[in-house]
Amino acid sequence: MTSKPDRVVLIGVAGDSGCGKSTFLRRLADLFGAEFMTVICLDDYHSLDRKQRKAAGVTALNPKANNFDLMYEQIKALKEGNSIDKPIYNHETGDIDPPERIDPNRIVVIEGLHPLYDERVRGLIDFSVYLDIHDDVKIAWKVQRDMAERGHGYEDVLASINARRPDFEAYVDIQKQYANVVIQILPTQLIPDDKDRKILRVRLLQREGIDGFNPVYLFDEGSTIDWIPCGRKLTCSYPGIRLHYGPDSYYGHDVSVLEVDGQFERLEELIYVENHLSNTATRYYGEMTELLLKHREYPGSKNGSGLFQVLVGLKMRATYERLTAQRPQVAAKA
Ligand SMILES: Nc1ncnc2c1ncn2[C@@H]1O[C@H](COP(=O)(O)OP(=O)(O)OP(=O)(O)O)[C@@H](O)[C@H]1O
Ligand SMILES: O=C(CO)[C@H](O)[C@H](O)COP(=O)(O)O
Repeated sequence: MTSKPDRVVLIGVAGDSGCGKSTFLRRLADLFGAEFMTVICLDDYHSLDRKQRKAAGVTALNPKANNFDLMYEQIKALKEGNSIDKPIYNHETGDIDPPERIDPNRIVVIEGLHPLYDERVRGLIDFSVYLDIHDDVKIAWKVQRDMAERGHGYEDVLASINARRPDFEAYVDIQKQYANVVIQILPTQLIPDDKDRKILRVRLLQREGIDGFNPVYLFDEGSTIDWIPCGRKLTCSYPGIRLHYGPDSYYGHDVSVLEVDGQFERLEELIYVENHLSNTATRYYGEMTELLLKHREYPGSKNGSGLFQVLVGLKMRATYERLTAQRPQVAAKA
């Protein structure tokens, strides 16, 4: 970061560990430019190290193991344009390491288990997303990653998810009611009793009535629409693709829901879907498809999760531009 920004825009990305936050952040860096975006992992505000948590019998998800006062003070300071000395939680050793200096940046992203838990921190956030992964999908992803990369067995992965569940439900899951948008990742409804979890049903819940945020819609704003786009312009293989759009209620709030069940065969053809979406906050025709094509190797690129991560990123960019009113400063890199 070279000079102090006039306005720090604060973005919250909430979700359990292994829910796709890193993938989402990589997509955001494309939109903002890595140098203009500083990511703070909220694990750094664990107040108890691994040994202390074990001794106290609490998990890292429990507020008792986190310093929300310090989190609030430091995030507020960054938002006001001041540097902070942020603690570091070391995942390799389980210790809390000496702090590091963090300077404010144009975009500060706070990501982790609790960005929306503390009312004071929540009040500082300009735009937030909660990544909500169905348990069956979470297990499938974690098994795939932890068995392949970390040498864990299936039973260990399952046991660790089960052990976290009570605190996850009490302290993490409850935050989704506060998010501007929620990306839900669910088992497909296109294959009866699917056990593979390779084909996913992904829903984007977009809160209505937020200043400056206009939900993305399909064909006709406010209508309820079911669309099977497979045919001449979109190649589909088994079990096909189904899109849905319509109004709903979520934790007592009005939301617009956009849903994709199934997998895209040829990413280039997404331009056909983009053509029928409105309020995408793209700068030019085809930008959404282009952003997806740029990283076709990212997990989820071929299903609704990649598509909705890109759409949420575009909405975050629009929020940045609205709040700073300096549109040309953040340019999507070609
Ligand atoms: N959209 C997706 N579709 C399929 N698999 C996915 C998707 N997103 C994430 N995954 C799987 O989940 C794993 C974890 O993703 P990622 O590293 O982005 O999550 P994370 O929330 O940052 O995790 P952690 O907090 O543990 O670092 C990936 O390696 C991949 O296997
Ligand atoms: O949920 C987590 C991160 O999102 C971790 O479980 C938490 O931060 C504790 O880390 P570790 O297991 O390395 O001690």
